[in-house]
Amino acid sequence: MLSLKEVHSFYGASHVLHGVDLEVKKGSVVTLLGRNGMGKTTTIHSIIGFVTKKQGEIWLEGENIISLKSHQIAKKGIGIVPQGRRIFTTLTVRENLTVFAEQDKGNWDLERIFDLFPRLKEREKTHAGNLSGGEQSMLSIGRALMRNPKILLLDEPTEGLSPLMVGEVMDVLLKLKEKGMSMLLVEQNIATALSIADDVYILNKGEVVYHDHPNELRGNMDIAYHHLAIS
Ligand SMILES: Nc1ncnc2c1ncn2[C@@H]1O[C@H](COP(=O)(O)OP(=O)(O)OP(=O)(O)O)[C@@H](O)[C@H]1O
Repeated sequence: MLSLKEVHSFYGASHVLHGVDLEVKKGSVVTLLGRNGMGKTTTIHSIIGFVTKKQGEIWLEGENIISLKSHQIAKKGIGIVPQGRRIFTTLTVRENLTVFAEQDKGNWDLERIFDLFPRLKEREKTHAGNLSGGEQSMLSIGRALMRNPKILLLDEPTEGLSPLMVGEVMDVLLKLKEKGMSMLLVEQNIATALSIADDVYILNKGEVVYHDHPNELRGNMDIAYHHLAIS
């Protein structure tokens, strides 16, 4: 579905990604772990074209999209749930979901979104700025789905949420996985990442320093300790 080959990314003279290789197979969930500032968001932003100075190859369903502009990439079916949610706080839940929707393009519509997120249905007419953090995260995921993506890139959707809300958001992501959605999930929390991943990558200073099946990482937590500084 999506693969990065030897991707280097730069902010001006600052060389941030150093030859990242990463693959998301169709219908699989890949989690990208790493401490703050290691290049996770830069990886996502390189895929969607927000970072323009880059080298290497980024393949989406057989097409190298690395030279395309962000608006062209968006049309190729990559959905983004950005860090910090970036919902429109002055619009209602319904307006957030419908404002950029591409309902003619596929299966997702308001009814299906509200089936997946009954909380959003209950708060349909509420201004998004009045939602809880967990509800805002759900809204950000719902908004991305309304564009009927082939693959979802999620940048720390559970950041700052209570454990209860983390569980609710992860339940939704597991349901999406069951429906066959391909996902690249950036996470800081290793337990959350391992609960859904088919494949785990760890980034350190813009390089992939670990890639394996989550069970291997579970059985080798000193690697996690070394690269993620957890105890
Ligand atoms: N717009 C920018 N201009 C210059 N440097 C940047 C920019 N955005 C990020 N960086 C730098 O690039 C490096 C990687 O940052 P990035 O945001 O990708 O890390 P991250 O792993 O997503 O961290 P976090 O979890 O804190 O978001 C950091 O050193 C950061 O300071």
